Amino acid sequence: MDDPARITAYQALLAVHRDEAYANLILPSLMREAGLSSRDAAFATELTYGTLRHRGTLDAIIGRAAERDVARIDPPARDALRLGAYQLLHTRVPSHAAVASTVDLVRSVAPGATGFANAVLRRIAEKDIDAWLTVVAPNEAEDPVGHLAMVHNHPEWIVRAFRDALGGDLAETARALAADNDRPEVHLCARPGLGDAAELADRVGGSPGAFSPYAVYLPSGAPGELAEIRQGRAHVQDEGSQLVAAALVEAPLEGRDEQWLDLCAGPGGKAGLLAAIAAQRGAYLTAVEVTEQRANMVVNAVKGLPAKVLAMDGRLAGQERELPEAGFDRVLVDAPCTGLGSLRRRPESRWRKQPSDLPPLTKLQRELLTAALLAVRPGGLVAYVTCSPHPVETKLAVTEAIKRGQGCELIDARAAFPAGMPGLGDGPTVQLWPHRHGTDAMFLALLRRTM
Ligand SMILES: C[S@@+](CC[C@H](N)C(=O)[O-])C[C@H]1O[C@@H](n2cnc3c(N)ncnc32)[C@H](O)[C@@H]1O
Repeated sequence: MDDPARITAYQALLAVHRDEAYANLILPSLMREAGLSSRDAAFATELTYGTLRHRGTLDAIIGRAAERDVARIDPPARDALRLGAYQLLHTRVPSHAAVASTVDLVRSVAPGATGFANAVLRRIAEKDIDAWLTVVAPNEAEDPVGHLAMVHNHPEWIVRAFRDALGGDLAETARALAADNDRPEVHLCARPGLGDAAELADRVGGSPGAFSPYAVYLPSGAPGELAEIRQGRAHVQDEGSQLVAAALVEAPLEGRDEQWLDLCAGPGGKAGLLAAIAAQRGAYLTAVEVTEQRANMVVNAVKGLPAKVLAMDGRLAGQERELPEAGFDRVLVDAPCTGLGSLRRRPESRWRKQPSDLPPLTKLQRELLTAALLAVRPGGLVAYVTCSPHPVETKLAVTEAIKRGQGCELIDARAAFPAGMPGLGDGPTVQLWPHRHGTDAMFLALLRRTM
């Protein structure tokens, strides 16, 4: 089969579904191995990411057209069918080409299923996506969550989490889900002290971000190839991540402001930004990361800056000589979380995550926040951050800490964002959203230790 873009996309899908590979890691290496032209690489990327994002709906449509549950279709034929259905329903590839190329693919990877694939694809090609959605989506009035889940390609438990985070507003929930299906721009962070965002934007052909003073948007291209990144003048970081890290050090603080702590630092995006700001302000960053390999990445991210990295468990903060009780003025807890706020950047992840991921994470989040509140000095600030809007990981974690009587109070985090930034809600916590801000859905609570 002489169709390198489709074969590469198929191999990527198989690796994601069979080996639990990450598309953003496996696809570039498969494309390199196949020596794809830039045109074929763009097509393979569109096919892989699009098919992964739309998997829930594609599977429902394939199941209906095949008159059997997709779980009962052999994996090679199933992934080829997903690829074919995606082309038929979501791209401008002419139907006959989508069917013929997919049947060729099935012939080479699952020869026994060629006739079956041909019949299923022809049935799918009879309707467009809107017509199929009327067939497979539950009735909107009777089952609004099920309807949104099918129309916007998300598992129902994630739809419910977004709805709850948005105060039950289903119309806005629909916009939030739709934004997860758009291909996000790459965001760069200009390293403070080494030039500003406008200069960086000029050099890389991007545009300055809408909100973060460090952000640059890159519409396309491979950021790893940029000299600015290789030279440490910029790093790849979502604008929302920049904003919540900067909010910790923008918030007003009375008294000493020299010792900063990042309790969950790996791989080092926020630590790099904080340490660069620390260099300008005469402060010093201690960065903690439990995983040895990620701690090494943090070492790299803060090289040449006033910072040290400790490979240890952040839950020991406040109890260890190197992380003494009340030893820090500002503390970031960028807690391990479900990552529901960055689904747009990892197309396969929404189908891989499970509600059962939540309990161990929420336990760890609460333990890390407790440790942070011990390590910060009275009057000092803790920023509790997640890359998830799930209320159990966000507001509930914070209200529980306050209820536990840990001697802290919430301060209005909105004041620590750039003046005039819209869509920050009623406070005191802030939830960013892709559909409101073009950022990942980062959550920030700012807590002041009161005693
Ligand atoms: C959300 S990520 C942090 C991202 C990071 N702040 C950045 O901007 O690049 C959470 C990190 O916490 C680390 N982690 C998990 N449990 C931890 C613990 N008990 N103590 C310290 N770090 C922990 C994870 O390995 C992971 O690297």
